[in-house]
Amino acid sequence: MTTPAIAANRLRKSYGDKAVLDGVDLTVAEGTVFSLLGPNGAGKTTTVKILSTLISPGPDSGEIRVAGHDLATDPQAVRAAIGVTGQFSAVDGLITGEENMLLMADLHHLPRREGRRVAADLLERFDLVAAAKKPASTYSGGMKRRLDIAMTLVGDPRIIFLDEPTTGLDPRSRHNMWQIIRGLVADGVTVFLTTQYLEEADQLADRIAVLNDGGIAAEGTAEELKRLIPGGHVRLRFTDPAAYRGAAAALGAAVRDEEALALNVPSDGGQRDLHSILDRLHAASVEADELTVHTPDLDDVFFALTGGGVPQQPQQSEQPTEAVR
Ligand SMILES: Nc1ncnc2c1ncn2[C@@H]1O[C@H](COP(=O)(O)OP(=O)(O)OP(=O)(O)O)[C@@H](O)[C@H]1O
Repeated sequence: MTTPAIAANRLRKSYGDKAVLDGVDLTVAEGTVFSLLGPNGAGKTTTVKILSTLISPGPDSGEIRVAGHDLATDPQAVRAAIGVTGQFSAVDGLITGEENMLLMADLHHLPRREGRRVAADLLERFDLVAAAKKPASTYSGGMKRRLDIAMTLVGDPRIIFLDEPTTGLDPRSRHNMWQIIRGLVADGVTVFLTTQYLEEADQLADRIAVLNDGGIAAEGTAEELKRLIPGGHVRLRFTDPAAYRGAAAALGAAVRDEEALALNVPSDGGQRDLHSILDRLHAASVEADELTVHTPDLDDVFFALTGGGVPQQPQQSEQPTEAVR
């Protein structure tokens, strides 16, 4: 098994007598996007700051390793392996985009020629060549974010922390940013993403953790999280009215849509449930023309997990990766 990009055990942090993080375990596989969600003030930025060595973890935290290095004993090695772009950009508005890039190259002690090459490559890759000689203060929000990420990449980090990278961007700029993030991951970079946009996590993240009340309320793929919430169903559509009636009789609990000749069968979309539905159809010798699985969206998951009523984990034991803690 390869070493995880991030392995944090019992992450704790308190401000005064308020425990913001109260024993959070996080494991992020290399080359994946991991998204941390949570309501305002849940501790997402605090987590990013600890993992990126900007603030120290609480003294009673367990071992925290980033890029294989122990955060407590080798923070320099961690810093060398990571890049961070926060909610407050590192871009200096008074100088040009190119000068910002060259400043970064200097900070990373790149030889002058190498620094120029890296800066030019990244400006090209992030579609900033035309604006490179203009002061960064004249850039749009999307351009500033692109420059910010380009600056982070000067040091060739293997792990990037993106703290709300698309907040305030219009939909097109947000989609551009998603493409950039996908490109980074395709190059093998690990991305630790915090976001307020659940669709963003849904689109990008391999795994999602929901932070609430100092702990991880649930963790899994977007699909696994959606299956934790009631409201999912399997929709069966028929063209033959007799088949529709036969199925309706066989599947007692289904909600009928007479007009569309469709049945909505409450289901978590898990394998066992689907088997049972198909077995009952088979036993009644009816065949659906179309079967679709509908799961709640991440908004439903977020509200359920952070609003008090944490749903029970579904009965299916064949989904061991799914966890409500
Ligand atoms: N330096 C500090 N001193 C005291 N309290 C702090 C400090 N930094 C953060 N906090 C508190 O810790 C809690 C977590 O803050 P944090 O910024 O990590 O939350 P967040 O999940 O990133 O929120 P948001 O979505 O609003 O950015 C908040 O209640 C915040 O007020």
